[in-house]
Amino acid sequence: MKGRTAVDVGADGVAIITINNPPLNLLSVDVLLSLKESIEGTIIRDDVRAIVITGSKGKFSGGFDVTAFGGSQGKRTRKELGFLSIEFLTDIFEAARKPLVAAIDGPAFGGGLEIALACHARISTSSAQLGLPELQYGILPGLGGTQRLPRLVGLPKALEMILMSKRVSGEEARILSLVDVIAPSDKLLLKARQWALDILQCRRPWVISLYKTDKLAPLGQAREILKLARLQVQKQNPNLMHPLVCIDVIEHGIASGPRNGLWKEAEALQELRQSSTCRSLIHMFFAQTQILKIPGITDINLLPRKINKVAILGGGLMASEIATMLVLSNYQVILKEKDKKCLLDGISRVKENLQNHVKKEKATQEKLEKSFNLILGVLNYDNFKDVDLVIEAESESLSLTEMIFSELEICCPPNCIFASNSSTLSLKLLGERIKCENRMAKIHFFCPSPILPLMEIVCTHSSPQVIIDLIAFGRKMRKTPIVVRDCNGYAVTRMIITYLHAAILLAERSVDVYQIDRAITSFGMSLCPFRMIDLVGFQVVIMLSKIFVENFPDRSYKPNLIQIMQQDNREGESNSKGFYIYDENNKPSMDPEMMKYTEKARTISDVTINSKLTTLSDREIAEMILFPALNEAFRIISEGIAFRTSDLDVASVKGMGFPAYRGGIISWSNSLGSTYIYSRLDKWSKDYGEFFKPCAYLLERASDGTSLGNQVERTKSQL
Ligand SMILES: C[C@H](O)CC(=O)SCCNC(=O)CCNC(=O)[C@H](O)C(C)(C)COP(=O)(O)OP(=O)(O)OC[C@H]1O[C@@H](n2cnc3c(N)ncnc32)[C@H](O)[C@@H]1OP(=O)(O)O
Repeated sequence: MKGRTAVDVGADGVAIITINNPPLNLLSVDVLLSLKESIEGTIIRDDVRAIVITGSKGKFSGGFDVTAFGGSQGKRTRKELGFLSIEFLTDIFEAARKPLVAAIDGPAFGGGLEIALACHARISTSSAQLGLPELQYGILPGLGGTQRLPRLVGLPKALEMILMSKRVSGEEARILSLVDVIAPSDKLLLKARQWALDILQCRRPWVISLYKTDKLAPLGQAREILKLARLQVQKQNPNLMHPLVCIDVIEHGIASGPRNGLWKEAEALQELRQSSTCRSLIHMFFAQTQILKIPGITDINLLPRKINKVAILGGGLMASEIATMLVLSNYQVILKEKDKKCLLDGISRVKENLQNHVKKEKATQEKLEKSFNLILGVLNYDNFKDVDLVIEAESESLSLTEMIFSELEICCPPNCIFASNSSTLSLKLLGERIKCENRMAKIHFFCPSPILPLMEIVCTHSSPQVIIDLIAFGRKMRKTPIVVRDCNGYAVTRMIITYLHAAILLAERSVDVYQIDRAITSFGMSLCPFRMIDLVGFQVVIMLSKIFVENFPDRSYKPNLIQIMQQDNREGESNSKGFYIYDENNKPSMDPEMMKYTEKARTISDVTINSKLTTLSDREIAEMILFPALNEAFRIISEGIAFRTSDLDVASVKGMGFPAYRGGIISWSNSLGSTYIYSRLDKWSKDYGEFFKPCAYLLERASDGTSLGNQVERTKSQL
C-alpha cells in the first residue's frame, strides 16, 4: 500500500504500525490521517496490548513532503491549525492508554522525528539519522518538536539541533537521551516490541515527553539561554525572522505551559509556510537535488567507480589547497613538483593548511597527523601506476600541458581520469591533440572552500562515466558539484568576476569600499566583494580578470585598483594587507589608507567623483553590483553552458555566497522582474559604460515580460 500505514498484530499482542510511503516514507495529511486511523483502531482492539511505530524498508520517515510548504494557502481556523499536532498527536496518540514505542532506522527527520518524540519510548539503530531540519525551509518544527525536544534533551542541545538543523546519529541520540536504547537493524522490532511490553508491565517508565520537566532549566535561566540564542541568530543572519519566531515559540511553551506552546507553534507554522523565505528555501532544496541530474549522463544507470588515489601536479597555492581538502577527506594524495624546493614548499603549505584547521578547531591534532600521512611528495611519475585521478594544477601553457598529458597517458592506468584546474586552457584544443580526451575534464574548486563549497565540473569530450565519477568524488569531499558545458574559463567564475569588477568599478568611481561591503553584507551575501578579493588573493583575481578581459573585451571592465594596491605590496589576507588590514588572528579592520588608492585609480582612469554615486542607498549599491553578475548569468544560460537555470541558483549560493533565503540569483531576479532589471542596467550602461549593457536574453524577456528562470517543478501535495 502506498502513502498509507499498515497494521500487523502479533501473537504477543503488540501491533506494528508501519508508515509506508516509499522511498522515504514522507508524510502528508493523507499519511497522517491513515496513521490516526490505525492508532485509533489498535487502541480499541482488545487483542492489542501495546503499539510499535516504524517505517517500511528501514526508513522511519524523511518528514513532511516539503512541497506542502511555501504556497499561499488561505487562513485556517484555530481548530484546523491544531488538528494534527494537538487533537491527534497529543490528545489521541501521546495520551493513548497503551504504550507506544518508535522503532527507528534510517532517517527520522522533521515530522517523522516529531511522531517519534510523541511516543513513550524510542529504540533506534546506531546509524539512524535524527533531526529537525525545518528551519532550513524557513518554517519551524510544526508537530510539537519545539516543545518536546527541549523537554527530552534539555534546552541548549535542543536549540543547537533546531536552530542549526543539526542531524544526529542514533548513537549520539542515545547519549542525549533522545532515544532510550540502541538495537541492531535485524533486532530493532524485536527490541521495540519487548520494550513496549515492559512499559505495560511497569518494568520501564511510561514517559510523556510533553510533560517532562527534569531536563528544563528554571524559567529565569531558560530565558537567559534563549536571549543568548536570539543574539547569535541575529548576528549570523539579521535578515531572517523565522529563527526568532521559533525561539519565541519555545519560550512561550516554557513560560506558559507546553500546550500553549503547541498552539503558538501551530499558528507560527501557518504564518511561516506562506513566506517568501520559505518559498525560496524550498526552491533551493529542490534545485540542489536537480543539480545532480544531468540528461544523458546520470540517467543511464552508470555507477561511480571508486577513486582511492589522486595525484596533483603542482605544489602552488591552489594545488596545496586541493591536496589539503583531499587528505582531509581521506584520499591518498601524490603531490608532484618539478624540483625539490617547490616540492618542499608545496608540502609545507599543506601542513600549514592542516595546522590552520586544528587552530580553528575544525580538526584534531590526531586527524592532522593522519591526514598528513596520506600525502606523498614526488619528483617523477614512478608512483602513478595505480592513480585513479590526476589533477593538473600548475600549467597555464597549452604546449606544456600537452606534453604533461602525453606523459601521463604512458604512466597512468588506462582508466585514470585526467582533470585540469586551469582557468585559461581550452581542454577542447588539448583534447584534439592527445588521445585521452574522453577521460579528461576540467574541475574547479572555489575559494575559500569552507565558505564556498561548490565544485564546478566542465564537460569537454568527457565520457559520462568520467562525469559520474567526478560527481561522486566531489560529494565525498562534501562539495556541491555543478556540471556545465565547456566554455572559456569557468562558468561560475564569470559571474564572480563580474560581481567583483562591479564593486571595483563603483569604488573607483566614488563609492567607499567599506560602504560597498556593508551594503552587500546587509543584502545577505556571506562574502562581500572586497573581503572576497582579500581571501582569494590579489594575484588570483588579477589573473582571472586578465582572462575575462581577453575573452570578453566588449563588456569587461579593466580594474586598476587591485594592480595599484598590489604594486604597494598588498596581496590580501595572505600577507595581512589587502582592502583590509589583518591582525595576528586574521581579524580584519578598515584601513584609512584606502582613500589614497581609490584616488590614484580615479586619476589613472581619468574619472572624477560622481555625486550621484556618493549618495546611493544600500539597495542601489547591491543592485549595481549584483545586476551585472545576473546579466552574466543570463549569458551563461543563453549560451547553453548551464544545464538548467536553477543550477545557477545553487552555484550563486554555494560559489558566491548569495543568500539561500532569496532563492539564488536567478530566482531572486524573478521576484524583481525582467523589465525592472533591464531598465536599471540599460540606464547604467548609458551613464557608466558597456560593462552594464543588458544582454540579448534579458532584452528579449523584458520585451515580452516572460520569466527569467524556472522554479523547480514539483507536484503540489496538500497539508
Ligand atoms: C511539520 C514538520 O515539522 C515539517 C517537516 O517535516 S519538514 C521536512 C523535514 N525533512 C527533511 O528535511 C528531509 C530532507 N531530505 C533529506 O535530507 C534526504 O532526502 C534524506 C536524507 C531523507 C534521504 O537522502 P537520499 O536517500 O540521498 O535521497 P534524496 O535523493 O535526497 O531524496 C530522494 C527524493 O526525495 C525527495 N525528497 C527528500 N526529502 C523530501 C521532503 N522532505 N519533501 C519532498 N521531497 C523530498 C528528493 O528531492 C528526491 O527527489 P527526486 O527523486 O525527484 O530527486
